[in-house]
Amino acid sequence: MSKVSVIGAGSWGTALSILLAKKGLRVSIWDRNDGLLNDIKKARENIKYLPGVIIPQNVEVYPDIIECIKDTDLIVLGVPSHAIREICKNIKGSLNDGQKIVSIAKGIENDTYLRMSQVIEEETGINDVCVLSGPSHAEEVSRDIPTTVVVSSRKRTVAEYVQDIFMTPKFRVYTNPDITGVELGGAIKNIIALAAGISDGLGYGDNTKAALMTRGLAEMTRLGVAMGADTFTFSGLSGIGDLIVTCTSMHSRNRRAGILIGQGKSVNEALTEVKMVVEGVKTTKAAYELSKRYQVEMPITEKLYEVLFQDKNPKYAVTELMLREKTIELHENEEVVTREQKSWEL
Ligand SMILES: NC(=O)C1=CN([C@@H]2O[C@H](COP(=O)(O)OP(=O)(O)OC[C@H]3O[C@@H](n4cnc5c(N)ncnc54)[C@H](O)[C@@H]3O)[C@@H](O)[C@H]2O)C=CC1
Ligand SMILES: O=C(CO)COP(=O)(O)O
Repeated sequence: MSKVSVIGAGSWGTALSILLAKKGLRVSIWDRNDGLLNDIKKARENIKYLPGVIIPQNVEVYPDIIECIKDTDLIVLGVPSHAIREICKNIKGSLNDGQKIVSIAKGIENDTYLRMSQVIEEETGINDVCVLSGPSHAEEVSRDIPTTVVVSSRKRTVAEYVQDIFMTPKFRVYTNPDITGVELGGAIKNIIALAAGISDGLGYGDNTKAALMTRGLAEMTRLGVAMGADTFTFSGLSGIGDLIVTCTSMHSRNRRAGILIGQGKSVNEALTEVKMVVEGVKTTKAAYELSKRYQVEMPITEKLYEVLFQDKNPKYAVTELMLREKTIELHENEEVVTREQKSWEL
């Protein structure tokens, strides 16, 4: 039976520890916050991040990260994306031969623009890192609500190994070889979720949100394809699937932060109030800069960047989006444009 270590006892790391422990796997968990570990050990509950959910006895807490990963088959990296590199630096000298790593963080490293699997590979030298992504709020997974996700790795055997480890009757895991698309979908949907939250906070309606989600998906796909991803991945669980859940769920930290900003709070006030990690803020900066580098049109991302980093009034940002130059719907796809030109009745 595999032994798994989970690095980061936030909401997602804890929820997946519970899932694996319920399957009968031995799970070791580490966090930099000793208070969290004490609560898990003594109260069998993560009171800060996942209150009300019992944590099985076979989740063992380790205040020492090296002891936590020792003799485990799989390491799950569940810290926010800005912390992944530092964690890898700490553990790289203590990895066992054949030990696998799966990243569950959804972000793009600011400054380097690397995806999380690339950061992990760069730091540890492991070349078959796996990622797990998809519509999966910790609050629901930890309560056995049916959920589907996707795992990806450069190596099919590794993706299938991780698929088997996580699969349960309530947690269905698919594989997808397009690691670039899986990671970019998971990261960029947080930008659109922030925008959808702002729209809700401004008091706009379902029409506005549907527009943001649809045009947001076009932006995700455009940047993803420019960076080497497969278009079809964005119609899958780690693309539109995660976009739907994050833009509509009250569990979403990104959407909740957006609602507060739309209601008039500053970005810092919103982040403080949400308390948990809101990855979309840093990802907006990275994606905005990437859109310039790849010369990809990302108007929603651009307006959100101005709201978050240049103090633009969110209402003006929406007006500016609505007043953009008129165009045809699928203008980015040359094949579709040619087909459409031929199908108009003259
Ligand atoms: N919460 C969810 O439902 C889901 C979250 N994710 C992703 O999982 C990642 C973690 O998110 P959550 O668990 O929600 O975060 P969280 O805010 O619930 O917890 C973050 C955890 O990371 C630790 N941490 C923060 N900064 C750190 C640092 N510099 N070094 C070491 N540890 C640090 C904190 O002590 C805390 O335990 C994010 O990338 C998020 O997008 C993905 C899918 C679902
Ligand atoms: O990625 C997630 C669900 O799939 C979590 O999204 P939030 O960080 O917005 O809560």
